[in-house]
Parts: sequence; C-alpha cells; structure tokens
Amino acid sequence: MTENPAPPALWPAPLASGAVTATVQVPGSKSVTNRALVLSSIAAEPGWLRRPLRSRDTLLMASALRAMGVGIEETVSSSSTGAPVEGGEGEAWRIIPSGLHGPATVDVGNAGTVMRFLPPVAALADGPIRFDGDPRSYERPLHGVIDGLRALGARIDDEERGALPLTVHGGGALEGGRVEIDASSSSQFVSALLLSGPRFNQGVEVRHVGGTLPSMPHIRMTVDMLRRAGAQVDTPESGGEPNVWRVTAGALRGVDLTVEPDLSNAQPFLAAALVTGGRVVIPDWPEHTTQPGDRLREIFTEMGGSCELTEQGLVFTGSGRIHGIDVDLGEVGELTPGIAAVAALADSPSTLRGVAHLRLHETDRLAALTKEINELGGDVTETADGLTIRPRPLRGGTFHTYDDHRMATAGAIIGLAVEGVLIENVATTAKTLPDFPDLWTGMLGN
Ligand SMILES: O=C(O)C1=C[C@@H](OP(=O)(O)O)[C@@H](O)[C@H](O)C1
Ligand SMILES: C=C(OP(=O)(O)O)C(=O)O
Repeated sequence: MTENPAPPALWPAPLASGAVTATVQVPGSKSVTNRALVLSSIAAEPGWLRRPLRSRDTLLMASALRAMGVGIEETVSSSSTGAPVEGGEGEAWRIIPSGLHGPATVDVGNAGTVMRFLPPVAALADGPIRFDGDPRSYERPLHGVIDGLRALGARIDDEERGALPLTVHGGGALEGGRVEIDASSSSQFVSALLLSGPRFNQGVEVRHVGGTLPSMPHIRMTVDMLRRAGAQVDTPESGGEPNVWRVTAGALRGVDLTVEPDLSNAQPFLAAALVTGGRVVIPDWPEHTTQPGDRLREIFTEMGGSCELTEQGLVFTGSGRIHGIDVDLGEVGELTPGIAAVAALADSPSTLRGVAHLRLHETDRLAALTKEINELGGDVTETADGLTIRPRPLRGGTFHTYDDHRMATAGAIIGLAVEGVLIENVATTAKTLPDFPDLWTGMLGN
C-alpha cells in the first residue's frame, strides 16, 4: 500500500466549482473514543470498541493506557463469519484491563481529553506517572483536575504550577468522596473526575462552583457512557442539585461499543453544502446522541440550509443563501470556528456568544479567527465572550492555523468560496481527522 504524500506546508484550499454533491463517511468521534478507552481500561472485564477514531488524540490516549499496563489489541473481522480476529489495523480495539502500573510516562500532545481524563486514572496506578505534552498543553487549564484530585486524596507533584508538566504519584487506590471545583474554564474537569469515580473507594461527588459551565452535552456524554458501563450516576437532570454529579463506587462492565461518526468533524462537510448550495449526506448520523455536533442540524438550518434524517444518513441541503446568526455557543464551543467561517460568507452579520473559554483551547480561537478572517479582508471583532462577524468580500491569502485542527477546517470552508486561500499546516487536522485533505478533495470530486 502506498502512503499518501504529506500535504504541502501551504495547502491550496480547493475552490468549489459549483454546488457540492457528495456522501462523506466521517470517522468516529474523538470524545466517544477517548471516554470508551478510559472506561474500558478501568472496567472489571475486557471490552470492545468498534470503528474507533484513529487520530493523534486517540492514539495518544491508547499509548498512555498501554504504558500503564492496559492491553489494547487491534482486531479485524474474518470475512466469512464477521467475527473479530487479531492482527493488523482493523475495525475494532479489544481492551483488556489489568492492574494499572507505574512508573510510566504519558505524552498528552495537546489533547484536552488525555491531559484531563488520565491524571485520575494515574492516581489508581501503583507508581508514579509523569505527564508532559506540547508547549500549548502547559498553558491549558488543569487546576480543576489537580486541585480536585488532591482534595480526593491524590499526591501530585506539579511544581506548584497548577498545570503540566506534572507527576501523579499513584498509590494503587484513591479515597474519593466530595469535591468542589471551578470548571468554568473546561467541562473536562468534571468529566475527568466522574469517569474514574466508580473506582474511587467512596466514589465521587463533584460540585461545580463558579461561572457558567461550558459544554454540557459533553458532561451528558460522560454520564451516559458511565451508565452504559453499569455505573450509578446521579445528576442535576435526574432530580439532583444543580451543578452536582455523584458516581457510586462499583465495578464497571466491559462494554461492546460502536463509535458514532464525529459530528463536529462532519461540520466542514455540512458547511460545504451550505456554502455552495449543494447537498451532502453523512451516513450513520445517530438518531439520538449526546454529541454537541448534533446542534448543527438546527444552527445550519437557521443559517440557510435544510436537513433530513433518512435511512442514508443526514441529508443536508444548502439553499444557495447563507444567513448570519445570533447564537450562544457555550454548550457547543468546539463548533465555533466552523460557524465563524460560514458567517464570514453570509448575507448578514453574526454574533457568536458564550465562548470566552475558547481562548484556552488548542489556540486562542477567538483571537485566531479574528486575525485570520480579517487578513483575508473580513470584518470580525472579538467581544468579551465571542465574536461579531460582519461579512465583507474576501480575498485569497495565507490562513494560519496555530496547530489547531478546527482553524484548518475553518480555512478550508472559506476557501470553497474564495479563490487563493492557502492553509498553513493543514496536517494539524491529524489531531482528530487525519484524512481531512483526502476527504475534502474527494467530496469535491477531485
Ligand atoms: O469532553 C470532551 O470530549 C470535550 C469537551 C469540550 O471541552 P471544553 O469544555 O474544555 O470546551 C470540547 O470543547 C472538547 O473538544 C471535547
Ligand atoms: C477543544 C477541542 O479539543 P480538546 O479535546 O483538546 O479540548 C476541540 O477538539 O475542539
């Protein structure tokens, strides 16, 4: 098999020659894959993960868990029986939990899910686990996990930084119990403590104190996946107090899970239909899901498209017109770059609100979107908690990505309608969608 050549450092974003018509099979969800890897690794019995996402973030998660002693085996289906067999890069991972061991070293890259979900797992290991990552990972908030774990009995050496790099001195078990954290900078603090909670001696009760908690669908995803693995979880929605989640101590089942397509990574393809007045089908779009990307059905419909869930998948059709939108994206922050890109091409202004915490994502996304869209002739201003976007005729130029996968896909959306957009480091899409350049040119029929 020949490998595709690496994309050029400045990738010419293809201009759409007309209305895009395509069916795009979008790879699995990063958020589901990495939660499933954690839950299966701390379960009482082996589990299966089918159609997992293979991307930088999920391979870092798998490597880290393997370094702590978990078995994660590649399997492929036997063509005659459909039964999984071992060997090769197949369609499923078999996850075999074991005692969690240190010493080990974890490279978190710039994956929020790895840097936040794994320190609680490391606290259960029987030795020191060292965490390090990309320079940007040092700047991303981690205090909720560090302070929370300390309050629950963990010993952590973070050189008083409240951030990476750090060492969790696993003691083989963690007492657990009640903890208060401020998770207004990342919902992943709450998810992190809940995911390992069933394995703490007293379980865990997490109380969020502070400003608005972002990304609630991702916390619902955590709760949903814990429950599917057999955990008892009490939530504000199940009659509990606001901002309090409780996980009872107990053994987790090994589950057999097929990963849904990543609906946030479906965003640029849906945007292509919207921007070109075309029609894009995303097979396997789930009827019910906790993924925030499901909100795109509503948001992109308000911006001018229409959609229908059919047996073929989600069929999304653009009308040829793109409207601005005034929307609070606090629950679905990771959709902001793609929405901003579409908004820059709309027929009226947009206001995107509720996403101040995006300043601490892969890059400062509010500053990056403002700068890069304005460099192409746009008129974007940062507000305290978002962006105001007034559409202007745009011109070609270099679109910098700041090692942010969603900046790269946002630039590609603009490039559909604006000639001469060059995406710097499109390879950064490997964080969650390594196939992006090929899927994109394939969609355009090139
Ligand atoms: O738990 C998760 O899988 C995620 C939660 C969100 O993080 P924040 O709450 O930090 O925005 C989201 O932006 C990120 O892409 C994935
Ligand atoms: C914010 C994101 O990622 P992370 O999981 O690294 O926080 C994202 O994918 O948009």
